[in-house]
Amino acid sequence: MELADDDPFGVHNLPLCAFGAGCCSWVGVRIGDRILNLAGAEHEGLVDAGGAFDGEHTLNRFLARGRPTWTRVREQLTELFTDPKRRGAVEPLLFNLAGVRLNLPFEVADYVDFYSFEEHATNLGKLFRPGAEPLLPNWKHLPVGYHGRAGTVVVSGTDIPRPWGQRKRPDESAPTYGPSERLDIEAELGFVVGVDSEGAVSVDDFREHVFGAVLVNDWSARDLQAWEYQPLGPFTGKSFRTSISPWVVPLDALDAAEVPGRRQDPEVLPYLRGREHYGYDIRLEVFWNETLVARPPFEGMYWTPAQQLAHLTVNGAFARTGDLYASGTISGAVAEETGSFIERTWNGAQPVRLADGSTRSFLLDGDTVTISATAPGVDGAVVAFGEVTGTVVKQS
Ligand SMILES: O=C(O)/C=C/C(=O)CC(=O)CC(=O)O
Ligand SMILES: [Ca+2]
Ligand SMILES: [Mg+2]
Repeated sequence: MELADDDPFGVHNLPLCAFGAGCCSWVGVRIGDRILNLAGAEHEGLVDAGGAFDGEHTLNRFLARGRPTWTRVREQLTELFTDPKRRGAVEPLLFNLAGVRLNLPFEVADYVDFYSFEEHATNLGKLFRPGAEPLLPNWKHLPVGYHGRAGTVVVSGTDIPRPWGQRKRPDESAPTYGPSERLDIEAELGFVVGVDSEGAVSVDDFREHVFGAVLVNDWSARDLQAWEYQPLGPFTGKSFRTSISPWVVPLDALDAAEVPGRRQDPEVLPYLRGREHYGYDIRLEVFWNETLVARPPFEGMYWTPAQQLAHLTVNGAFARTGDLYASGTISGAVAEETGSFIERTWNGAQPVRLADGSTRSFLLDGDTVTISATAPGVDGAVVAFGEVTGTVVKQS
């Protein structure tokens, strides 16, 4: 197994996935450009997950096992991939990435989407509610969010049919029905719950419940959204599809990426406080038909993932294995750091120029959007998240 020292999918990363070849599918772990079949590895006695991989097509059973199992398996894999004497045992269980299908890595239980980047919330406030105070009075007291549609979360590479629905153009007095004319993206990170809870999860218990993170593209039809969203929030404008990356990067791979959380003023209520307050230095890149159009910085997140989980369960709601909660659109202070095209082009007023010379405000049929991300790993290594990609197709 050849692996360059600076491979962003080296032993410091070890993202998990679900994959298939021919009629079969398994769960696996990525190492370099290959995937180790985890059920096979457990059969051969190379790892011990207590049978959580056996016959499984998604990661859910393993995710439910919790931190002691996650840690043990990670240690066993690290040993396995670094010991040259065990190469002979590992090789037969490896698949080349190029020869497999990457499936949805886990069965999504509930899907929640937050709104936790101050720059994004301020920008959208200005664009959706011109003349009003962009940040509503609750925004700095709780992580605002909504429940999305778990059943339409799809894996990277899945085509995105342009949604149809009701929209009312500014110059029209009544709504019309038709294809969205303002199809957009939202570049986000999603956190994956492994261990369920009977009710409230404290900020300090975040790592006992959350296994890792995926990249998310929360496709958004701005015209449908603008007409339907008040007073109950996003609905058909966002529920048609949400794409996630095939790799679940363990929180354990992100230790070196931890950074102090943003200062929160006013002070938050006690249930949103923990012993520590940290975020992650993760840098995203957004490509529109292969042109790099933005680099959203995750570091600027106002509400941390631990606070988001505490808030989403504070009322006694259970957390369940497979719950996915997304960070909210990641946007920094300048246009080149925004994670949506409505911000990047300021509602179409400042179109972006792509490498082929064409310009864009919103997505056209045939356009492909790819979001990738990296984070610092231990000893100068880089942790890659891979990518989440999707192509907009005309709805037939
Ligand atoms: O402010 C609004 O009315 C709309 C906000 C969004 O569309 C953003 C959203 O879905 C949450 C996020 O990704 O930050
Ligand atoms: Ca969103
Ligand atoms: Mg969406």
